[in-house]
Amino acid sequence: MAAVIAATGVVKSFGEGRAARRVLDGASLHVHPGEVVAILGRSGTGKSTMLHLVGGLDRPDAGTISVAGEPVTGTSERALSRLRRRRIGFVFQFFHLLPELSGEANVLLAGRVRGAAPDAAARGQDLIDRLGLREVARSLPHQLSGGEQQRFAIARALVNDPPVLLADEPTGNLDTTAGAEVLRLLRAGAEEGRAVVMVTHETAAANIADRVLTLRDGQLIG
Ligand SMILES: Nc1ncnc2c1ncn2[C@@H]1O[C@H](COP(=O)(O)OP(=O)(O)OP(=O)(O)O)[C@@H](O)[C@H]1O
Repeated sequence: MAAVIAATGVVKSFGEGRAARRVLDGASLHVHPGEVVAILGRSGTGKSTMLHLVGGLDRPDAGTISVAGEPVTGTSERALSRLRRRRIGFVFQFFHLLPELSGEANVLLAGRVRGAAPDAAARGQDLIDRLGLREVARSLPHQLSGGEQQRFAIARALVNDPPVLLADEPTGNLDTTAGAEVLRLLRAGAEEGRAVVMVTHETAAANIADRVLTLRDGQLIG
C-alpha cells in the first residue's frame, strides 16, 4: 500500500545569518492508511515544525512532501489550501475553535468552505452525535470543558472525511480521562483508514501509536 504521507529529506531553518538555526535537517516520514504514528522528542527539536510542513501550513527549505498523492511542496498556494481543506484534518493543543461560534457551528463551518465534501453537513451532525456532543452542541467554546472543546475540534477535523489527521499535543491541555477519550477518537480515526500523526510528550499518547518516532538532531528516528 502506498504511503498517504510521504515526506523525504525535509530541511527547515529559522532565523538569518549567525542566528540561523537548522531545525530540520533531512527529516523523513512515511505513514500508511490506518496507521497512528507518534512523534516524540525534547522541547524545541522541531516536532511541531515537521507537522506544520506536512500539513502545508509552512514550506520547507528543501525536501519533498506529498499527501494522498498530491504535492505539498512545489505547488501553488491555491492548490495547497485546497489540499489542506479536503485532505488534512488538524487538531491542536489549544483547540483553536472560533470563540464566537457554537461547537456545532464550528464543525459545520469547516464543512461549508469552498471545496468542502458534499456530504459534510450530514457527517458533521453524525460526528456530533457519535462524539457525545449533542447536548452541548449549541454551547460556545468558553462554556465547554477542555475535553468537549477538543472533541468538537476532532469533529471539525473529520467533517470533510480527510485521509490524514495531524494532531499537535492533542491531550496536552486535558486531564487523564478527557485525554484518554481524545486518544480513543484518534485511534478510531485510524481504524477508519486514516493516517494519523501525533506530536506528543505523553507516554499514554505514545502507547496508542503503531510506531513511535523521535525527533533528534533534525531527523526522525525509529
Ligand atoms: N516561525 C518561527 N520562527 C522562528 N523560529 C521558529 C519558528 N517556528 C519554530 N521556531 C523555532 O524552531 C525550533 C523548533 O520549534 P518546534 O515548535 O517545532 O519545536 P517542538 O519540538 O514542537 O517543541 P515543543 O515540544 O516545545 O512544542 C524552536 O527553537 C523554535 O523556537
